[in-house]
Order: sequence, then structure tokens, then C-alpha cells
Amino acid sequence: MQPIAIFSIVDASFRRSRGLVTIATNAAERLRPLGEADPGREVLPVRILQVGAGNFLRGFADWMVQRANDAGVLRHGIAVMKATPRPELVTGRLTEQAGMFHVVLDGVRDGRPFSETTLVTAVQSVVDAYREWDLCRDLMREETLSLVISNTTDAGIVYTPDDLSAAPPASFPAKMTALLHERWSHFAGDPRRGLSFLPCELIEDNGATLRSLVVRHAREAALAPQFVDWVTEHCRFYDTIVDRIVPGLPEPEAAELRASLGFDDRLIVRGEHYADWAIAGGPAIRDEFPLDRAGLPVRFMPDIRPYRERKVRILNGTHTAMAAVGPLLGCHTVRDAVQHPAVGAYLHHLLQDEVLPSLPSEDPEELRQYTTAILDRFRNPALHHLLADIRLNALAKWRTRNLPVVLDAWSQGRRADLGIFAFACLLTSYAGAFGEMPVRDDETLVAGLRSGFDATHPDRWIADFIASLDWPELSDTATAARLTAETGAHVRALLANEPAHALQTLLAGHEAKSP
Ligand SMILES: NC(=O)c1ccc[n+]([C@@H]2O[C@H](COP(=O)([O-])OP(=O)(O)OC[C@H]3O[C@@H](n4cnc5c(N)ncnc54)[C@H](O)[C@@H]3O)[C@@H](O)[C@H]2O)c1
Ligand SMILES: O=P(O)(O)OC[C@@H](O)[C@@H](O)[C@H](O)[C@H](O)CO
Repeated sequence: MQPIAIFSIVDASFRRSRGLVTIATNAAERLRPLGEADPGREVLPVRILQVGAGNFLRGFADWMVQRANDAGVLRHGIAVMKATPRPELVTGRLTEQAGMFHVVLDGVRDGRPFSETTLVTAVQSVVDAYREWDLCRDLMREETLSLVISNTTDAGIVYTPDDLSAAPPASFPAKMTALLHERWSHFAGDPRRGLSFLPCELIEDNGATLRSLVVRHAREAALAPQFVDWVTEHCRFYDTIVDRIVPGLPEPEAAELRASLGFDDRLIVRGEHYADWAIAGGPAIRDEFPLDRAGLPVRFMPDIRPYRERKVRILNGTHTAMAAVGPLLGCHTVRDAVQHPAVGAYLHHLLQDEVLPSLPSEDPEELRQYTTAILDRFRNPALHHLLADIRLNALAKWRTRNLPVVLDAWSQGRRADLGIFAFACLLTSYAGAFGEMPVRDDETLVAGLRSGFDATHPDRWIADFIASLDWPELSDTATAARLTAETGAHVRALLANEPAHALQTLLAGHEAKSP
């Protein structure tokens, strides 16, 4: 077995070592503070496997681990695994930068601009599942390893038939199954070597779903029943819900930040100061990963489902709606949308009249304050959160974040015109009704929308599109018919007038009906 190699700034040569790391020889130069001495970086035991190294994990989980390490609460090194086959700059840069990068948190505190910068040095190694699968397997033989943190987007925790003997298996759950099997074999089923999974994907029951997929892959591959028992009894899969807005950082702004920091850091991530990590677990995970004891915003609780639902419906659902409606009225960023007179009013009514009534709460005032705080976060002057980025895969997001609000409203005898208006905006703009806008969504669905589009007879087009959706929520004929009819009405209004006019008319009618 190859030993795990680590980045160390103390090792100024950053030579390629025998183990997990490919290290650029000039990494120390690239990250050294201009004119300052080598900070003398500590070598940490690798306790965390991190799957993915996107903006969010860097600005949230890595930031938390770093803060807890700095506070002396943890001494955790992170091994990052690149788990997608496509070429990607981030992990390459991470290797070049010896695993280090800056997290800049910007916002307003006590009415004044507030900014805080953290240099993350916790990442000790980077492995590529597609080029270095053997090294990923070696990592599983490390005694110190105890946690797996992932963010593979909403598309990562899914079942597809897979080959566990491939190098690597294709899907994230199948990769985890193969790696866990390696660990189980190496440690001869030792119960103490089970791992704790903290998935950050925003899907419902993320931990439980990942566990069920690992067990399914193990059974389908006819792995030993003792392995399945070890997974279910000695590995722990926690449901978690994460919250921190971490938009991508476009190059002109990134260059400014690099200049102001004095580091040639190509992986700077910028986000808001607010953060919340709710983990469905008790004393065991809290003792294993006591981030809260370092003053970090992490909560351990028996059931996170209510928190997840309100966060996804209020924050992410509002993001999805504004990303559908805002660009049609000239808004480019989240702040543009909340500050736009008509779009802002639309979002206010969407939240007050459709989203909040869909969320049962013992403390409505607390829920209102939570909502107000989210709208304030959307106004953060330091962040330029592009609606175009949030529109990525917006059809699936509307389905998981907005459609449940619509269906709850209907089942409670209320209307949900505003949520459906967002769907109509999405469909018409994807079809090209308002000129060419960049579309990054399910290619089959978008092709269907475009080929069938008929501005003069939109009803048939909408009916065909909704009938083509393989969404179990619409399997009931009456529900599908109602969504078709109501979306069709909004589409006709959008096509007959400018979107701004359609929105004004919708709001005027809505306000007239509101109590
Ligand atoms: N950025 C935020 O503000 C924020 C906040 C909370 C949650 N999230 C969630 O994070 C995700 C987006 O992350 P980001 O903003 O860091 O984007 P990003 O594009 O920077 O990173 C996405 C990461 O996911 C990895 N990935 C994608 N598909 C994968 C797969 N099938 N298997 C393994 N890895 C896979 C990519 O390699 C990359 O590392 C979304 O699902 C979002 O809901 C983002
Ligand atoms: O990242 P997405 O594309 O799934 O969703 C866009 C935003 O709604 C999301 O990233 C939020 O900023 C985040 O969930 C805040 O915690």
C-alpha cells in the first residue's frame, strides 16, 4: 500500500511524492504572501474524504474545518476526491496551490460593510477517481479516515446500474460502495473503521438515500452480506441541510480580490457570512465532528425535515422563481430582482401568500423573521449572484422547490398563481419567445419545448409538454389538467403582452383578491 502523502508548505520544494498528491513545484511561490515568510504549514492527519471541491464545499465545509482546526477544536486534514470524468480546473488548481485557497465572507454587520478572509490549509491531498482510482482505494485503508463530506449537486445521489469492479464505477453512490468495500475488506470488518457520511446535496433525506443506494449496489453486486451489515450497522449516514450563499466569482472580481489579498490564488471563493448546517444526529456525530464547539453555526438535532423544507421552499424556491421571472424584466442578479419594483412585489406576494401558508409552523412570527432575514441576505451588496447561474437546471429545481408549494396550496383549497407564473416564464423563455437567452437545462426537455413551440396556438404546445413530463406528482389526471390550464393562461398573457405588462396585470389581480 502506498502511504498517504500530504501537502506541506514546510516542504518548500513540494516535490511529487510517492503518494496521493501531484504537487506543482512552484506551489509555494504561487501562494506565498508577497514579501512575507513561509507560514510553516502544519501537517494534518487525513480524517475527511471530500467528494467534490466546488465553490460551495470550499466556502462552507472547508471553511468550517479550517476554523475548527484554527480554534484547536479539530485537527482534521481533508483529502479531496474529484469524482467526475470531465476535465475540471478546480482540482487541478487545488493541486497547483498545494491545497490552499482563500474564503472571503462579505456582508453587512450592524449596518456596516463587513468582510472576513480565511486561508484554508486543511486540504492535504487531491485524488482523481478517474486517473488515480488505486490511490482512492489506498485512502480507504487509512485508519485516521472517519468522515465523508460530499456535494455532488442534486444529480449526484441517484441510482443507475453500475459495475463496482470498474475503475471507477460511474455514479457517486457506486463509487462509495466500492470504496467502502475496500475499507471493510482491509480492516476485516472492524466496527471501529466504519465511516460517517455528511452529504451536503440539497435533496430530501440525503443521508438515508445515499445509504439505501450503497446497500442496493452492494446487494446487486452480490457482495458479502457481512459487508452490508457492516455498512448498515457501523457506517453512519446523516441527513443534513446546508445554507450559505456562495455565488461563483467572475474573473474581473476575482482578479481584484487577488490583488487586494496579495496572493495569486485562482480558487478564491466569496460568499456571505451567514451559514447554517443542520445535521440530523445526536451526541455521536457531535462528538466526532464538534464544529459547534468552535463557535461554528452547526446544529445537531433529531429531525431536520422541517428545517429542510422551509429552507428549500423559502430560499431556493424564491431563487428559482426570480431566476425564471427576473431576466424577462431585465434583472441580472438576485439583488436586481428583489429591488425591482414589480419583481420585488411579485416575490413578496409569492412568499407571503403561497410559500409561507404551505409551511406549518408553531411560531409564525419566527417564520416571518426567517423570511425577512433571507430577503435581507438577497440584498447583500457585496454579492453579485447571477440569475443566469441559478437558472441552471431550473426545470428540475422548479419541480422540487416550487411545485410542492403549488400542490399544497391546491390541496388546501388555495390558488398558487404566482408559483405557476414562474413556470410559464421558464417555458416561454426556453422556447425562445423573448429572444435568445442562454439555456442550460435538460436537453431533451428543452428540445421538446423548442420544436413544439407555436406562439399562436400555445395551449396545445403546453399540453403536449406537460404530458411529456415524467413527473410522478402529475400522474393524477386532474392535477396535470389543472397545471396545464393554469400554465396555459399565463403563457397566453406573456405572449400577448410584454412580460412586464403580464406581471403587472397578474399582481393587480392578485392584490385585488388578497385580504
Ligand atoms: N453555491 C451555493 O450557494 C450553494 C449553497 C448551498 C447548496 N448548494 C448546492 O451545491 C450544488 C452546487 O455546488 P457549487 O455551487 O459548489 O457548484 P460548483 O459547480 O462549483 O460545484 C459542483 C461540484 O459538484 C461536483 N459534481 C457534480 N456532479 C457530480 C457527480 N455526479 N458526482 C460527483 N461529483 C459531482 C463537481 O465536480 C463540482 O465539484 C448545488 O446542488 C446546490 O444546490 C450550493
Ligand atoms: O445551487 P443551486 O443551483 O442548486 O441553487 C441556487 C441557489 O438557490 C443556492 O445555491 C443557494 O444559494 C443556496 O442553497 C443557499 O444556501
